[in-house]
Amino acid sequence: MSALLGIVFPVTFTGHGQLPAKLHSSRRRLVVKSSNSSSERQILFNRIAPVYDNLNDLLSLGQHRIWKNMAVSWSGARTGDKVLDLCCGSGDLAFLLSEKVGPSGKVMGLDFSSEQLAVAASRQKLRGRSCYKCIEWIEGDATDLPFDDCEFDAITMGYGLRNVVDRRRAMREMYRVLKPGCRVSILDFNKSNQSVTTFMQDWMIDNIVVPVATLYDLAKEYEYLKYSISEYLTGEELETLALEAGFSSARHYEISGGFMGIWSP
Ligand SMILES: C/C(=C\Cc1cc(O)c2ccccc2c1O)CCC[C@H](C)CCC[C@H](C)CCCC(C)C
Ligand SMILES: C[S@@+](CC[C@H](N)C(=O)[O-])C[C@H]1O[C@@H](n2cnc3c(N)ncnc32)[C@H](O)[C@@H]1O
Repeated sequence: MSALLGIVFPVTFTGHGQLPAKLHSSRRRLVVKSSNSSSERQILFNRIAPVYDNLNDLLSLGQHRIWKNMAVSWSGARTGDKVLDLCCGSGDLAFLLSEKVGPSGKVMGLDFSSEQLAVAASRQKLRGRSCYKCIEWIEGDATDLPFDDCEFDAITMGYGLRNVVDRRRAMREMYRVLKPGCRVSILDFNKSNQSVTTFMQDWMIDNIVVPVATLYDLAKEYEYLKYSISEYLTGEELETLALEAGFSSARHYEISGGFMGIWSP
């Protein structure tokens, strides 16, 4: 139900999974016409690319860098490894991975947003350490990876899986390209079973995140954040998803008061 000017309208969503794109008000009901496709998400992340890093720093009070460090440490990436950062965006985890594997290693950062990859490449140019030169940026889809079977010693995915439309296929692709006995480390928002946590998450997005994003004319893009968390999977469901994709085990842990989750198939 959606309240509008104090009047409650039943809101009807059409189609599978919705990215609220347009509100067509009629006399009695608001009908949200939208289709939440991969291409719409590609457009969304292209649009937010110029301010993405700065808003993450501002809105998480810099905490997201701690969470990303945890995810990369958890991946088990070591000197000389060949590793993959899926849905790499502007490259935060890829840069951290390159510090782990060093100049003798190799980091592949894959994303389907050309604008996010452009930011990643420009950040790379500004960094002098030799380890950063081992990063290669690839424009591609997490559900159809351009890599061989058993190619990687570790895989990370920061705030990516929740945004992938076909998560099952993405999990199967991760399983295919990962070497046996190696690890995937996935960081994202936690879809909590605790109503108070969900309330706090929603309140912060509604009352802090979206108002700040509105200053950059990105309200809709950050409203999607709340929707995407509501449509995400709980830790238990993510563990099941990994087992169904072929992984032998998976454990999900809540961090930062249950706002975020790190898990490893
Ligand atoms: C790095 C973070 C989010 C990345 C991110 C993921 C998405 O799926 C998006 C989709 C659409 C627009 C933007 C994003 C996006 O930025 C996490 C930190 C940044 C968040 C925007 C801040 C969220 C605040 C939390 C609800 C509460 C933080 C508590 C903390 C202890 C201060
Ligand atoms: C919230 S950003 C995360 C970026 C980065 N990993 C980080 O932690 O800041 C999500 C990224 O996933 C990418 N993405 C979403 N679906 C994808 C897909 N099917 N294939 C490749 N990239 C995808 C988006 O383009 C976006 O850059």
